[in-house]
Amino acid sequence: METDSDSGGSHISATPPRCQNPPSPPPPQTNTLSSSNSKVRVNPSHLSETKKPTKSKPSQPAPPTPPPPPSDSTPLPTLPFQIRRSFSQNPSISAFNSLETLPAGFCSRLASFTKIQKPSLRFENDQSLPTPSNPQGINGIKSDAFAKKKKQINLVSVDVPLPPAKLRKCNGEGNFVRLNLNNNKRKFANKGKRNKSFRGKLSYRRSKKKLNKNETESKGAEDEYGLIIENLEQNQKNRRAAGELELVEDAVRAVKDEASNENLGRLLRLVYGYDSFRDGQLEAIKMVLDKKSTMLVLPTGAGKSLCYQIPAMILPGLTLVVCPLVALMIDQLRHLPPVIHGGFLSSSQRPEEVAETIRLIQVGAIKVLFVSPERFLNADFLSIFTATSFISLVVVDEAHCVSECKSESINRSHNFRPSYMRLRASLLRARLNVECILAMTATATTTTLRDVMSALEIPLSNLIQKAQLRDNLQLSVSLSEVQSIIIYCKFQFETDLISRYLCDNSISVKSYHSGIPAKDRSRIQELFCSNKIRVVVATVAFGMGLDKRDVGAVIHYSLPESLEEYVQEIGRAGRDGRLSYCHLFLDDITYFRLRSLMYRSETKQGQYVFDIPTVANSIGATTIDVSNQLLNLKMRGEITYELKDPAYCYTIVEVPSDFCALSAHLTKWLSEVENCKVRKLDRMFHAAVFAVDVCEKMHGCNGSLHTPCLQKNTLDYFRGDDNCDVPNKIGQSRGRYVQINFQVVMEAAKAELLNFAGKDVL
Ligand SMILES: Nc1ncnc2c1ncn2[C@@H]1O[C@H](COP(=O)(O)OP(=O)(O)OP(=O)(O)O)[C@@H](O)[C@H]1O
Repeated sequence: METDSDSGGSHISATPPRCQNPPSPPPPQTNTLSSSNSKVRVNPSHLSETKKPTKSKPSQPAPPTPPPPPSDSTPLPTLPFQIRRSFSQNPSISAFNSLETLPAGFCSRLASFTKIQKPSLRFENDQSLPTPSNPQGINGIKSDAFAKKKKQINLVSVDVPLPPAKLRKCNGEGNFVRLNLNNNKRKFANKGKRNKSFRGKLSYRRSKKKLNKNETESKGAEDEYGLIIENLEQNQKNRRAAGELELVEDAVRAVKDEASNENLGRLLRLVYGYDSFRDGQLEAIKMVLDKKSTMLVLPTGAGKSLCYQIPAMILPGLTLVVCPLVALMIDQLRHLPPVIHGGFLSSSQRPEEVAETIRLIQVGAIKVLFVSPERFLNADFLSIFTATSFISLVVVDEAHCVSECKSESINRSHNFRPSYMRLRASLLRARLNVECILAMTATATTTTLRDVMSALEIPLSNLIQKAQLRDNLQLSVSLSEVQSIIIYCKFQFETDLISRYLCDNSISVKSYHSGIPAKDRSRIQELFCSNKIRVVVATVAFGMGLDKRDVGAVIHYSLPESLEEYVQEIGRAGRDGRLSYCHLFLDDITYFRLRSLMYRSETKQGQYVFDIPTVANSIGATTIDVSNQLLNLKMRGEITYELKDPAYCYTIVEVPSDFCALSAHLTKWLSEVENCKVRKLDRMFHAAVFAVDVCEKMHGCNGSLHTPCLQKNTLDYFRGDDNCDVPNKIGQSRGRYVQINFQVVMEAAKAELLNFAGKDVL
């Protein structure tokens, strides 16, 4: 629900709308069905703002005339609700972006590609690249770099075209350390200077200071002296960097010759500075280098990224990484080692940014490309890969989303992306000629794993699975009142409440939830990462992809909705390997509240969520008309809205003869989804209740410390058969209504409503 998806803040629905009665056949002009994913969230609050008297700004020029509805409003037939951008000024890229939606709060950001400045490893097979002998390259893309080529500092490859920009040495955050999505020039500028030639500049400044104090006749000499120091230091650094990169290039060559433990270990030390591989890493890397599709299940923070980064250095073509969130893509880009050039494609980029990224892919200047699963709906995206810019490896991050197992993917609502279900080995092979797929997840049940492996055609023997919980997390549960820092809450108002409380007690804290504008959220994350604030009080919206190594405690103020969510969230702690604390406050109230909310789900604090096709059907308009009207209102600043994931919206070309059966089938499916979510919540609750009430004497747990029993319960759950056997009744009753089956209550309530209101109302 509170996800920052590739569609620029498109929110993922928790529960698709339930159709209790078979709907009447749709009007012929709009014979469209949709799942919840075709929804729009509209926030009409701006409407009232725009109606305020204009006298407050009398001298301001009239606002620009709102553009007319896009004339190019013919959507792809499978996506009837999509709003397309107008690309008339740049027809060359319009096709590529035909699936781009306009997210709410869409803002232009600096291009990722502008920062691809460093040389990468030499990729000998990339004949498409321009070379000194063939400055045009196979693709005919001319590189100015070769025209005035001279030996560049840090330069490992002479085959990759480099923009004329000055090369900077990496400061440890990877190629994209300067990727500035918020146009925050100051931050990156300072960061770079401090980490690069800080000492040199300091000595220069010092000499300047002296200059002011002392006689002016020494000015020239001091000035020169400072500059000399700076140049010397810079030269030393450059020489060191060039030497290091040569070593890396050697190590890469050695692994290409023989992917032995020794050679891979050497590469690890050189590129990452780590002494040894962690459990599962070496095995996974070797499998991938052997071009064997692999399913990798390692705990959060165990180092899964490295398992595709190292192969990316070795394999000849591109490594395509499918990520569910833009934030995650950016985080992973930032953590790429400097020798690997990365890029990403997302709907939040400007058309020219997208076009430039594609150009860089085609000249082989990008080695690892991050994309959202929605990209695979776009035929133009699939067509950018050619014999020369080919894909060696597809990495599916958060691979549990690929599972068709509704319980798994839908329960983890922040990850649920119907588009993931398009990711099938058949598609990747047929359209992208992909030989090897690496699927990675931290949390997946046995059923889910089976599902994912079957969809991606990964043989069962190619499963690498380690314990899904790290043993440096101390798990505890108590019934204590809130006394200190609390991080994860279920509801937005709770985050505000608790952060106010902490703030009143002089703790540096910020709350974080999807109701906070995206820009402020990034800022809060930055402040947290740079230790400017100590506590973040957040909903599930926070933490995905967060790799702050020194998070020492994750505390759940509210019960997570599932063990998957619990494991993901506690996985933010202790990534530096130190003992860290994960405490859960168990309260029945949240549990019952969540449980009942799972049967209701569409309204959310001042925002309306609806299906475009449903609305269109009900007013007798086409989905395109409704979409265009929404766009118009948005352009006029009267509403803001967010489009949800566009997948799984379809047009009925032939009305099925048994329409009622179809409807009943869908209703059943949606009802299963609801039940599944409830079962997952029950399982989480059960684990916590067990810890509090039962385990103390049996499992060596002590007081509120319940690491052994929570670990056991969690691991049993993941190893079990997708928790389908979870009873609706909780064994350890802790609440007045815990024995009541909510579904029965719902049915009874509906029957009452029908009696009361008369059937014609519904
Ligand atoms: N062999 C290693 N030795 C020491 N640290 C490592 C090693 N491999 C990875 N790391 C570090 O562990 C941290 C977590 O790695 P990474 O982000 O790849 O984890 P992950 O498994 O992808 O986690 P998540 O599922 O939460 O995204 C990173 O800081 C990474 O640099």
